Amino acid sequence: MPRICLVRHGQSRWNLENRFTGWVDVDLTEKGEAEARRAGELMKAETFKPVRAFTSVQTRAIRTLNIALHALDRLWVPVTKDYRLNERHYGGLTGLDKAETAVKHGEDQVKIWRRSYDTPPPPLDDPSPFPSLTDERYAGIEVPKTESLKLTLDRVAPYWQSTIVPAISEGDLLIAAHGNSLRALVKLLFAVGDDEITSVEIPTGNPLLVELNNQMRASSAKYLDDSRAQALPKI
Ligand SMILES: O=C(O)[C@H](O)COP(=O)(O)O
Repeated sequence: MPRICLVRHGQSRWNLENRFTGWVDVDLTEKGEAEARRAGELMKAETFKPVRAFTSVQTRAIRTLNIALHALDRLWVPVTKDYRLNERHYGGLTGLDKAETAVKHGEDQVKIWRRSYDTPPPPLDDPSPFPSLTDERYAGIEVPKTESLKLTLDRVAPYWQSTIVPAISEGDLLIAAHGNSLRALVKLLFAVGDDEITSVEIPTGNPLLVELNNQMRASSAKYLDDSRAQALPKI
């Protein structure tokens, strides 16, 4: 059966500072690097041998992928980077402290912005105060001003179909991405309903090993680090 591993990047500097990050390009912390190494070691212990890897154009995911591939002794495999695996764009919340935002707007409103399927956060001001949101890596792309999970899935799903699915017959595939781009992919692969997806959380640096059936839907799944696993949607 075809196998893929989904790995959310290790802890980033803004994960540590509890700030909404989205498309801002922050690096891993030392703890995040250690999580990425552990992710690679766990995949190795599972004899998961990626023949190709896919990631976003954001440093925290790219470095997680490289560190994990190094631990797997497979830094040589072809890697494809694409903005369609980026974190969802956090709009006007970008850069704000998550706890302070909950105090200002209320827990319920912030939960809707963070976890609802189709309510995007307010749009980001134009021009953006964060250069990495609009720099040359996005040349020719219409950079969003905000994204809901639904809008994130609208870019992740075509990428999955056009670029990742055709590689599935080659062997194990590794995807290193972000909390919400992976929630979008989980929604697709596990056929999760719009309401149920609100409770799906993806831990940092914990490989989610998924076996796929002929319809490219999950037929079995498990986190490789049991001690840091989150509940998975029903298959
Ligand atoms: O972009 C971010 O802030 C995080 O990577 C994901 O944040 P969330 O858990 O608040 O959606």
